[in-house]
Amino acid sequence: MPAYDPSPPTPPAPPTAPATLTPLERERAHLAASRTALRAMRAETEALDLSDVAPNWVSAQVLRGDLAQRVRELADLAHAPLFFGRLDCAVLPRVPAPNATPASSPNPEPASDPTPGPTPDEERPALHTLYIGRRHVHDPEGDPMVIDWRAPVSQPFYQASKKDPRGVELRRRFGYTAGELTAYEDERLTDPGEQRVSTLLQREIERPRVGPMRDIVATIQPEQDSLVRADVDGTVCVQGAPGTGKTAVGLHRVAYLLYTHRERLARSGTLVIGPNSSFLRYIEQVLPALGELDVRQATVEELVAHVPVRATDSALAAGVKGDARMARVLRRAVRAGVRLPTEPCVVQRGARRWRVPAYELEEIVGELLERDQRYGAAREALPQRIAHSVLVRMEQAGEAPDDRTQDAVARNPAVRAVVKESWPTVDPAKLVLRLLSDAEFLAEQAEGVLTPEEQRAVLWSKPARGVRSARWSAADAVLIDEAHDLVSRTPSLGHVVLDEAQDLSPMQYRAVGRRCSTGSATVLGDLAQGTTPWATAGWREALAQLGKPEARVEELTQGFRVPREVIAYASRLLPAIAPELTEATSVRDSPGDFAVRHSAAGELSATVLAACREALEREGSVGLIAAEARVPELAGTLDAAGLAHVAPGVETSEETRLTLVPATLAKGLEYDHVVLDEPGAIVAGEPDERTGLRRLYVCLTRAVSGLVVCHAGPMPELLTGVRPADEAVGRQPAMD
Ligand SMILES: Nc1ncnc2c1ncn2[C@@H]1O[C@H](COP(=O)(O)OP(=O)(O)OP(=O)(O)O)[C@@H](O)[C@H]1O
Repeated sequence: MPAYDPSPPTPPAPPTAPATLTPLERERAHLAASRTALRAMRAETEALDLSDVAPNWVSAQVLRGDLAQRVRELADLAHAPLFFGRLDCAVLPRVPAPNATPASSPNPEPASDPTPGPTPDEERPALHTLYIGRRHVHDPEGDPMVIDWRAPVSQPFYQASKKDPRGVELRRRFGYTAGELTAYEDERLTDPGEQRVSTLLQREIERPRVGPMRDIVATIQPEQDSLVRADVDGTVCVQGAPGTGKTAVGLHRVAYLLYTHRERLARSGTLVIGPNSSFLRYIEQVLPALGELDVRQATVEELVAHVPVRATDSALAAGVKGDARMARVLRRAVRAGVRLPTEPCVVQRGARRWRVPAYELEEIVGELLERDQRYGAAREALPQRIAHSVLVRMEQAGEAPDDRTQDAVARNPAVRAVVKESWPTVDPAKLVLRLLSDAEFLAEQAEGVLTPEEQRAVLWSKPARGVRSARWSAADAVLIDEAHDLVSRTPSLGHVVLDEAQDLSPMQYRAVGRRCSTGSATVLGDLAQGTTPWATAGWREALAQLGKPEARVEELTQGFRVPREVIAYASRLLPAIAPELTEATSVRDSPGDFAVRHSAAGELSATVLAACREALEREGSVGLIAAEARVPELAGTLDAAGLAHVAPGVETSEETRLTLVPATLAKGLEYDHVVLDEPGAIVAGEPDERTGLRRLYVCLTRAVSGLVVCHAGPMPELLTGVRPADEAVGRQPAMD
């Protein structure tokens, strides 16, 4: 039995597989048959007649929408093979089912004939054969031909090992070339002697990267799988070095949760939060490739876009505005307009007048103030509470008022006047505008919370005239969001994935936290990559701000992106930027090409240009990363040399494989070959050295195959050291 069959593609076999076929041909036959079955499933869905099913026009429209969605989900994507793995099990793997009904049968009964796929040992036909793929496919009788990777029964594909085979005798991985099934590789879990590193897995990890991020569904690793399948009710925080698959894990987790808790999450919604729109464009195709078309993606700025952002804060002002203490200031400010009534409320009903004395009104308002209730909800409760007092008096006088009387009293002009006076409406944006413009008001609300210096830092030098004309900053928008939530509760989604979380301010964590207050979150980040002045120092505190103090924190340390030599070089910065973190290991076989090139002052751009040209001679994407201030000059150099380039977030093509990336946008992205321009300028582009070195760490860890660092100025001290800075330090300085 061949373990690896790299034979060239042959035309797909017919759906039924004669016994004379080779194992690879049989697998191709199963692929062809599965495709036919998928087409039939799609045709069946398209042919459904809804005219008699829906009771009215609206329901028919909804059903039609659902069906159109289902048809889209059943598309056979040319670039995504229908299945990528196979399990042969003596007994079907029993995995405790999560507490919801999956979208499709998780534990299929074995087909009466255990083929269509071949069994590895023909004399042992009793094995159950499961093909694992991106979606469930069944034959016309309803028997599964491909099992969704998210079904519990598929889990052993990711988790079974020789130590713990989980009933699996054989795991087979398939290799595809240009959409054709061209190879497979077997792992016998019951054979303790067999030791093999998966070539297909390695090939997938090493493959050149072009275009947007792809899914990793065929090669999810056991520690990643445990995170992907973690229970929906718990929040998970993943600390991971660059390239350890945090983003990949987060996206696959959404797909898994949607499959396992489809109804619940379809109702409540899911959201992926990323650092900027170019990052979101980079990852936007992963979930649709996994069949999930309805997951919203946004930046934190988009979530809190109550006002247009037109200004940038100083680091000091942004730091204070992002501090969790601002929540206390706002809470006070929202309630600052509440006045204890000093006059009685007299309600006229027919010939009678009912009087609620001032001390009783005061008690009601005082009680509402003490309650942990939204300001708006308390404002709605106030007239009802006053009406209740009136009703008690009516009953004492022998009347028999009902709920309708209470509602009518609550709407009485005298009651409304008390509410207006004692509990005025609050407009969140106007409130924040007043806080930032009116020194006296701010001083009252921030007394004992912010120092006078901090108050001065947040006050606008020129008070704004109105909400529309104010020059709001990103941090101001978060304050307005907090004020909104103090007035009326922000609706919670079912699950939120928060990527690059380390850069959020405490107030931003709170903004995200209220969007999953009754749901759960997956928090992904790397403390060493925090580049904001308020970057997260520790996960416990951040999770508390998010409202999930009980979340479990896990660490990923196996790097899938960055070659060994490159990650070792970048990790030299760790003692200065995050001494508590462990260095990542690289699972990549290839050591990577790595070089540091020194050039004379005035010749740096020419050196960079040469490095870009060399990189473009190779396969895959090329990223030229530089400090913001250097980008215009480099763009000019590339243009003058006729080297086509795009900005991050713009899709590359065969003709344009070069992206010119400002260092501030490099986070989360990756390129096959990275040319890094002047590290010293990248460090100097940030307000302080630690942030600068962290920014540099992010930039140094974007490379998949090769990194060339070009500099004319001095290198950061931690990166000099043993070897001369202008020496090629790669094992194979092939780009030099
Ligand atoms: N199990 C895996 N199999 C194959 N490739 C993987 C696997 N896990 C991660 N990768 C790949 O490694 C690269 C890095 O993954 P990802 O971007 O998710 O890492 P990250 O931890 O979010 O990195 P960063 O900290 O830089 O944002 C991606 O190309 C991803 O597809």
